[in-house]
Amino acid sequence: MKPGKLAEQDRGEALIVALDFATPEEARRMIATLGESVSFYKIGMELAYGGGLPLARDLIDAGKKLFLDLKLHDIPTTVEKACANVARLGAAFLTVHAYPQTMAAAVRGASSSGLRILGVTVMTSYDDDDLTEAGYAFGVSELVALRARQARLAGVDGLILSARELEATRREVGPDFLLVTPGIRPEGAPAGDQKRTMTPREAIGAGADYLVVGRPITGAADPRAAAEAILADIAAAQGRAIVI
Ligand SMILES: O=c1ccn([C@@H]2O[C@H](COP(=O)(O)O)[C@@H](O)[C@H]2O)c(=O)[nH]1
Repeated sequence: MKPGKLAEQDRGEALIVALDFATPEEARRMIATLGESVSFYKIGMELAYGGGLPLARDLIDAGKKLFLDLKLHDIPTTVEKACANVARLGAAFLTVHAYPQTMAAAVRGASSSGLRILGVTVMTSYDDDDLTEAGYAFGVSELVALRARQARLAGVDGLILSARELEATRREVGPDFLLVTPGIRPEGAPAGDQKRTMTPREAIGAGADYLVVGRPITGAADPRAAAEAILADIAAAQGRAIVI
């Protein structure tokens, strides 16, 4: 059974920390450093291919929520079976690329499990010129809008998009769809390879359900303080007192 979008529950978990590390040992050190301040983690390709998938089970057993950012895209049968296997790991979220066949297959694979499928619309490292170079006839906002419509039809649970497309996308998909935004940069933080960025406060204000943050926390001199500052920004944008 998939949990509903419980605003009260989700608020305290709106920060998802990206564990982009080469080895599980480095990731475990970061989790220990962040301690109780962070309750939701993301394992992406770097850590998964570096032997980090067993960490998924450990995090879930420790009471943390887990997002597997594997960005699946393959023929429908393969995607469906891969999603069924991921569902057995107990992760909360899994990404697939937001192509209609892929999303529909993922929904079938995750059915009758609590795994929520998120479609990746347009990578936050892309701008309009990058899409033109890659052969697309659409700019970012048009392609995100198209994929949002297709995601609704396919029956996925939500989308990965940049915070800049949140307001238009929310109008398209309605209040219950999960909108999850990477490309988050606190004021003054280097953008790195991200091209479509927003601050935590702006992103929550624009309607994000979850913020994915990696380097601004994991690369900070004091990662726990960086995470707590972002949690405070989220709480301020949601108009509630912070409890850490
Ligand atoms: O469009 C996307 C989809 C996924 N990501 C992932 O989010 C984090 C962002 O990390 P930062 O260090 O905060 O830039 C990373 O794991 C990406 O793989 C994304 O950035 N954009």
